[in-house]
Amino acid sequence: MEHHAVKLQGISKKYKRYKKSHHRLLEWITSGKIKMHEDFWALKNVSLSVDKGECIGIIGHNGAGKSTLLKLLSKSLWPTTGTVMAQGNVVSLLELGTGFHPELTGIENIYTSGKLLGYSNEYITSKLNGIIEFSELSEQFLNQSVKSYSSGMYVRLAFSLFANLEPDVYIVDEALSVGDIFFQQKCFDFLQQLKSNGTAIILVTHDMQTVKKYCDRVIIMEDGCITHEGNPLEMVNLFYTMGRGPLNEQIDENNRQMINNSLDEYIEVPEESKRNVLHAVGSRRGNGDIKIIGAVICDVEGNELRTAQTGDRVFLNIYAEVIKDTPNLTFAYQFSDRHNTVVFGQNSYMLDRTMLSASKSEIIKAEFEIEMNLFQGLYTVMVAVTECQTESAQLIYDWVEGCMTLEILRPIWRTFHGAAYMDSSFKIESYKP
Ligand SMILES: Nc1ncnc2c1ncn2[C@@H]1O[C@H](COP(=O)(O)OP(=O)(O)OP(=O)(O)O)[C@@H](O)[C@H]1O
Repeated sequence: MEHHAVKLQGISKKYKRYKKSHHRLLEWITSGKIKMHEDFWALKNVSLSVDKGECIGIIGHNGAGKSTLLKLLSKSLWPTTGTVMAQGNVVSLLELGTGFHPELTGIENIYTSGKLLGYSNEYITSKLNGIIEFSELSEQFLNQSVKSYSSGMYVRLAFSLFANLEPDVYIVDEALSVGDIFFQQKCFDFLQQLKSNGTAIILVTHDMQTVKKYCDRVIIMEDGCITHEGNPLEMVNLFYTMGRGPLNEQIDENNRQMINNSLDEYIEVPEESKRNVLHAVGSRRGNGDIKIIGAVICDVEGNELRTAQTGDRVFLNIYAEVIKDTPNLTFAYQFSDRHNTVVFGQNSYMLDRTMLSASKSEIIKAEFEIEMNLFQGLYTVMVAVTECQTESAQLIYDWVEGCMTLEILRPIWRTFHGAAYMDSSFKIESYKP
């Protein structure tokens, strides 16, 4: 347990499900002699550990068991079987709303909630200024009963309180998505700070950008079980492709395209594209059924580009060698910014809903034409060949991260703020009576 902040071992949780609400009463009156419920296992033998200073993301479709897992972690539910161990204070934004008393003021709630979490009056007083400052709530509101608060104000108070109490384990769920984006950003910055001080963070959200940006590790839950676990980018990509049913059911045979290998001309793989793949600085993975042998960004004449301007059209060419007959494949790319946040990603299936097939020893050239509507800055490029709608990591044929950089220069034709250029126009009208 030393370096683990949280450890769950063989956790299962059984709920009783009643078809009609009065069935519960009937069962109770007969002291359970008449069984009116069905057992439902919301969690099935789940084991998980979270290290100190680690941020773990939990993703899954509705009803997968995420909230149940969090409730067990925060001890607002008990497991049917298995053990939950946590080191130090565990606080949870899940309790948001249930923790506060509507008739009490913001300040009074800070004290009562803090005490419920096991902190002394003196400790809470020492943290009070920090809590108030972080919440940005005015004195007037802090002295009003919280029943007059909007949901955003509730979150402000709850987050500020919980964060300033310096918990050892911090559970954050969708509650944080309420309220304004600036406060959310401030909360996430604060979470980073907590994390670097050794707080373990467990984040449950449907927001995949948040997961990719803040989590060190991600687990996917399905039907009460942890089905996948791994690095955020991989898990999010995998999750996007899940829940669509088995691959075979989705394939529309009319949309299957055999990659045209009747070219007379030999496909020449440019030296610079080979060099980019060979010297890629990021990780590389895949089962090797298809091997990326070259990747290059170039202009319309085929000259390699290292810089471009916002709005330029560039060509991203990926060259691959088919090692084994492959019936379903897509080519993909992603641009990531300095923070390693994916700013844009696309694959050939998303573009034209066509399944590609390739046969052994083919050399393929896949070409994406891209309008580079990104803000100035340096971007890294990942290229990949995966099975269409990849269901698991093994179905990545080849995945090469950091094989190129593209610097977007300050646009001379138009200026803007933010990460991407969105075509917009402006109109103004006025009326003077
Ligand atoms: N008190 C309860 N009694 C009976 N079944 C319950 C109870 N609470 C949850 N469940 C069931 O357990 C399953 C898991 O629910 P849970 O709320 O943990 O899922 P979730 O992954 O958090 O979903 P969501 O993303 O929609 O919040 C669901 O099928 C849900 O209907």
